[in-house]
Amino acid sequence: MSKIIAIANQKGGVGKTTTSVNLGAGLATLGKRVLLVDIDPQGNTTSGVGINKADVENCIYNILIDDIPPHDAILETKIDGLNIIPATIQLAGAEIELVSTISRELRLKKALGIVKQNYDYIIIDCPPSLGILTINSLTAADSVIIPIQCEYYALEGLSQLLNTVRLVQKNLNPHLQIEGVLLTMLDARTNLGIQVIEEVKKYFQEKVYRTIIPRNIRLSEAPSHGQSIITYDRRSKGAEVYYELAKEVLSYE
Ligand SMILES: Nc1ncnc2c1ncn2[C@@H]1O[C@H](COP(=O)(O)OP(=O)(O)OP(=O)(O)O)[C@@H](O)[C@H]1O
Ligand SMILES: [Mg+2]
Repeated sequence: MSKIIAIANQKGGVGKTTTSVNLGAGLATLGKRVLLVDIDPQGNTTSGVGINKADVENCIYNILIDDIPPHDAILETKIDGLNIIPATIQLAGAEIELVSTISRELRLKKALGIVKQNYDYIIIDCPPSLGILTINSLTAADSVIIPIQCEYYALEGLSQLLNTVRLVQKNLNPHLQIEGVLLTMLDARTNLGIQVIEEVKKYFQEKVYRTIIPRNIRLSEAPSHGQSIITYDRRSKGAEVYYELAKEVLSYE
């Protein structure tokens, strides 16, 4: 079985990249073949797995715009079984360049179709917008994971995201599903976090993952070392919860 999961929320800084890198690393450590796809011009997933963007020859931009074979952009990471299609700042131009391209919403789907069979999971880290790059991701994906930060205003903007999911289902990808809703950056010392959990559960019910990601300093340190939490500090709470999440995702296979 092979599954493509987009990690999406147009709200910035909610844990999309942290979840892409560490869920990907968790699944790979559990023996799955995983491809990360960085489709955010910020390229945080790319640097987060230790790739120097200055050394990248081909990135997701060249796949979307120049139609290069996806194999030519795939790189290995330090984790066995974890590959990546990187993003560089070059991708910032893609939103505008794609506007005049034929079947512009289908570019990523077409490319990932070529490599899908080589992987158990393909995880796409979306940018914080609902533009053409996120639309490409939702069109290519079997399902979407929505990370929600346990903070005030957590639910703000969600109806816009869900509306986009519905539009993609209607027009581009009828089989797109919501894989799950992930609560992130919980500060268990505050009542606010607990309130957000309750509110999100009321809204999404059984779609909310049992695993809740707490705030954990090691999770925020790992990217600056170009590492997933699993290689950076295997014994940390952050590593423990992302392993839990990987197992939970596998349990719904
Ligand atoms: N559970 C956590 N505990 C502590 N820090 C975290 C946690 N999750 C994420 N962070 C930190 O919060 C910041 C935002 O997280 P991240 O980059 O994963 O969000 P994002 O949704 O990908 O952001 P963007 O929308 O800019 O792409 C980062 O500095 C990250 O290291
Ligand atoms: Mg990000």
